[in-house]
Amino acid sequence: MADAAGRVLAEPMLAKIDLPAFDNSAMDGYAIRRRDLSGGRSLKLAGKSFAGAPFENPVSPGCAVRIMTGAAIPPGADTVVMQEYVRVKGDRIFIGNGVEEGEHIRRRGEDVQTGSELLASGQQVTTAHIALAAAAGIGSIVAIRRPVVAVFSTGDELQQPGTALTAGGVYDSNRVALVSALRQMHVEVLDLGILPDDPLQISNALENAVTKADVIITSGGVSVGEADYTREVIEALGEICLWKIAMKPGKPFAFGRVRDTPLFGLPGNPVAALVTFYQLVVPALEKLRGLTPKAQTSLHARLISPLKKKIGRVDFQRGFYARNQQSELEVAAVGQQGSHILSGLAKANCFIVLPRDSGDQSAGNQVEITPFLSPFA
Ligand SMILES: Nc1nc2c(c(=O)[nH]1)N[C@H]1C(S)=C(S)[C@@H](COP(=O)(O)OP(=O)(O)OC[C@H]3O[C@@H](n4cnc5c(N)ncnc54)[C@H](O)[C@@H]3O)O[C@H]1N2
Ligand code: MOO
Repeated sequence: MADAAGRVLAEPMLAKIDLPAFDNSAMDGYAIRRRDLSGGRSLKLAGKSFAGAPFENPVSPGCAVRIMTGAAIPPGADTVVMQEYVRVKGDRIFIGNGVEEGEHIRRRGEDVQTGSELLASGQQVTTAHIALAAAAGIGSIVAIRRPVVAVFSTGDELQQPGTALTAGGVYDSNRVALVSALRQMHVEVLDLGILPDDPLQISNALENAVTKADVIITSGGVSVGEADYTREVIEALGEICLWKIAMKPGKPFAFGRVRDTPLFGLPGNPVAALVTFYQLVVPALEKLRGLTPKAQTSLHARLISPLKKKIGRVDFQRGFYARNQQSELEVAAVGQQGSHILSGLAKANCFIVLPRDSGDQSAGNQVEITPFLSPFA
């Protein structure tokens, strides 16, 4: 049941019991009949009610029952007096003034009623939902299966981070970033490692991936270079449904299928890989997880420095936004905007979204920004 966190409910979650299941004490003290205090401030101790060991008999007139937090209110008692307001002498207790009828009792069903809907189908389960489900008598949560997502990087130059870098080598930052993002998205990740620019090995990896995964994500090899084999292998095993998209970064993004398994072919450039993942893959995975993908929050902010922008693609420039002293939103691009400039992405907190047909932007222009959400935030 603890594993349900982050998964999406497949059916509504209904309470099996009232919560609390019985009237019980909110304090350590004494359960009394409030009206007995009108005849004097002294009552006789008749027994104890502990959590898990209730006092079963009715409380007789003029009597009190010692009670602990969470213990059942004995029949007939209507009020709990905190022990701090009580003096005990032998088997009698003396109660101060100011006791209100009904106080310190947590009523049966005041939190949740039997049969009520705790969470609707299609909602993502949180830690609080798991606590609520357990308290309301639910022993297992019926959630949608986590999609299995296979990931691999392609490129002869790629090396495992942390190893000694050889001449011309590049650390494989895309795969570890994608695995990290996917884990935050509550999918099951199948990490297939680094593959060389070798069509046969890429083909074998894809054939293997389709037997295990619901979705495949690759990085690299989707552009037009002589060692870019990913697309050709996909075509041989399935089809490319879409190749090239008018966004920057991310132009050579490919989408297709291998056998019947959808495949997202991310560009190798590190920023292009992560931006296409965020913009194009995350919503698809949310849908597969059973969620309705949420639109990104779109805000307007004033540019505090000019921007370069070529007409023809939608730019997702990496920006940093904040409110100024007048509480107006301001934004600036973070450093260079090349699709290899990872430090800019790491410093950014939003995208500056510039429409396809717009050109250079001057300082002072109002531009659209979309603050980063998980797994970027
Ligand atoms: N003549 C053209 N050349 C390129 C075009 C084009 O339209 N015409 N598009 C450029 C764009 S835009 C991008 S983005 C890249 C994408 O190319 P690929 O997807 O084929 O990626 P690679 O060539 O394999 O690598 C590009 C670049 O990224 C580095 N890389 C690759 N994988 C990783 C990884 N897992 N971790 C870190 N870095 C990685 C790789 O070393 C290269 O530097 O193509 C342009 N070229
Ligand atoms: O995706 Mo490329 O990185 O647009 O420059």
